[in-house]
Amino acid sequence: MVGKSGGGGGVAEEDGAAAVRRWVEAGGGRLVMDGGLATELEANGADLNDPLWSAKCLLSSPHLIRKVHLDYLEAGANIIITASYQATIQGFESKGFSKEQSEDLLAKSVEIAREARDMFLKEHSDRPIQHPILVAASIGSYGAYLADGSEYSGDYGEAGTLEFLKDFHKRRLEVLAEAGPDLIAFETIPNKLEAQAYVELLDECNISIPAWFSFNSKDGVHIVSGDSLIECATIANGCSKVGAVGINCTPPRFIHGLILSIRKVTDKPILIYPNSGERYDAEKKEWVESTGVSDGDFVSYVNEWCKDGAVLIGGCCRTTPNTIKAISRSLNQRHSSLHLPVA
Ligand SMILES: C[S+](C)CC[C@H](N)C(=O)O
Ligand SMILES: N[C@@H](CCS)C(=O)O
Ligand SMILES: [Zn+2]
Repeated sequence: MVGKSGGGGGVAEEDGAAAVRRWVEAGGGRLVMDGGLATELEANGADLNDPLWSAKCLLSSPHLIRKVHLDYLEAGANIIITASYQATIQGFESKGFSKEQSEDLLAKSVEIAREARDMFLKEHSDRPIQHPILVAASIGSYGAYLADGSEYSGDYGEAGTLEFLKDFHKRRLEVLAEAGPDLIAFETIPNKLEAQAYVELLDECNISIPAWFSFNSKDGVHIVSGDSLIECATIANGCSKVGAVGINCTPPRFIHGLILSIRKVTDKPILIYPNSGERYDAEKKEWVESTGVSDGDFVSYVNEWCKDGAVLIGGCCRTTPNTIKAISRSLNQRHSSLHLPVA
């Protein structure tokens, strides 16, 4: 069985959704997720114009990753997502690292997030935090590794076979699970084949940590490859290790309809962490400003998403600790029983 239980987990024999529901309940009915990690690293001065994107900071500036995790925790996040989105053994090896060094770098992403959590809990030890603070180990898609924005097309050409994708992700999943996160975050999943590969790996690798599956969409109906969201959510629903299903890195205006589609095929907890609505220029590795929404507009959607049934809510690319502070406040007003880490 791969994975240690953490964050009050003890989920070895527990269904993933039951574990997530228990955490949600302990959080007062909703959990706040963090915001964009990579884009906030950039806002703190990191240059991510590199095939490793945010994973470059595992080499050059781990202190910055820790700082951004802490900023999100101080903003009210219950869940922080590790800097492993674009960290892969293959990506590190192509920079000249050995397999062992590459695996250590993957594990380091979880260690940094766990350290940030420990620091945060220590900092608040005079008024101990009562709600869950969880570390989710990010697994970005094969398209993310390609570093050309392919996670927004889901078109993998000849590499698009189930066995190829399973082989690509297998060891990475095992190493991240062994590093002791509370959750595995399969994020920005662009096509059905990759969702199927993840489900098979969770079973074949005997992963004991609850996972979430989060898809992305650019038309508000399908996921980015054109595959049916309903079919993808059905695949996630069929796996007992999947604790939550949702949408990330998608413009806020599309979320309402997407939640309703997911709801049709699963009772698992729903998670939502949209991006700011801006467009990514994969060639320049830059965001094209102008089409995005303000923090206030972003938060005005939160009530609707809650009514639709989302219980884990945060932000993805180009959202910031301010966005998360605003979400946290808004959820706190909605649910007065929710304990917040910051006043
Ligand atoms: C979610 S996208 C903005 C991540 C970055 C992309 N894989 C790239 O390397 O350009
Ligand atoms: N967790 C990743 C997702 C990128 S789409 C990040 O926030 O950088
Ligand atoms: Zn994103």
